[in-house]
Amino acid sequence: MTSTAPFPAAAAPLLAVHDIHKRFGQNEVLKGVSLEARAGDVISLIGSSGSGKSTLLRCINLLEKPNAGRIVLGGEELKLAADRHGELHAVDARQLQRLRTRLAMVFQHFNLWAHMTVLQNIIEAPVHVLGVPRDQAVQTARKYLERVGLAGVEDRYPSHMSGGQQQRVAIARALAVEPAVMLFDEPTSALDPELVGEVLRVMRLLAEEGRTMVVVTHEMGFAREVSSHLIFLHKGCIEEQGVPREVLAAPKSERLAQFLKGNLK
Ligand SMILES: Nc1ncnc2c1ncn2[C@@H]1O[C@H](COP(=O)(O)OP(=O)(O)OP(=O)(O)O)[C@@H](O)[C@H]1O
Repeated sequence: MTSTAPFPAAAAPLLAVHDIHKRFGQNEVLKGVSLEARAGDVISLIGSSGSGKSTLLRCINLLEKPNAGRIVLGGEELKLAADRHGELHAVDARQLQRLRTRLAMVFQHFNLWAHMTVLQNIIEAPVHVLGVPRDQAVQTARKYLERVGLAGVEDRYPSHMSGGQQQRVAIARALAVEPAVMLFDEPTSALDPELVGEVLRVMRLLAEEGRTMVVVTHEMGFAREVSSHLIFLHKGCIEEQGVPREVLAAPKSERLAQFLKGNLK
């Protein structure tokens, strides 16, 4: 009997971002950037200051409104329409909210609510956005606090914790919405050097668990050792990309070579 099953296609991307353009006034910051993340991919975005890395990440979850482009998450395209300024905004508020909870973001400056305890910070979105029963949200919060090495801190306030601990709480908060893809915007840049390692260790653990992550980073060790794909942005364009060890060992682009030597402005 012959099988009618189609030849298995490569796994569809979990996140596909097509041809994103973004300008601030006359400053064209993104000039048509595309990326795809499949389940388990860890993509590191590197590049000089001002190359557009954070803006790209913020366009993916519409914290910044792109001027052009498409965003597809789990096969569902975000419905966008241009406003009178030529910026794309979400047409369907519920779809946008769904996208944002499936794309959890970890920020450089943690963005924890100072007036809430660690536990309240973590259960806020699951309870109030996703409608998860409080008991269940608390259980999930405890599970992820343990995962980031912070069991037992749930009643503390962020201001009483180190930057590394606060960032790990922020990661637990992102995990608590059970996102499809995690976006990290320079998660260690605001930390004292001695606190960077504890956050990178948690991120490595998440990568080993098979989580799908897009990470803006200046940590070249992380980019080389942990990520599965590296993208080098230069002045709003992808200048080079590929398997991190290969790209970093033998950059094809002279600009990437200069960047790696610390000479690219
Ligand atoms: N809200 C904004 N309004 C105006 N210009 C902005 C805004 N956000 C970013 N820019 C500009 O866009 C450019 C890209 O900024 P972006 O923060 O994306 O760069 P980056 O690659 O993440 O840099 P860094 O590594 O320093 O964080 C910069 O010239 C920046 O000044």
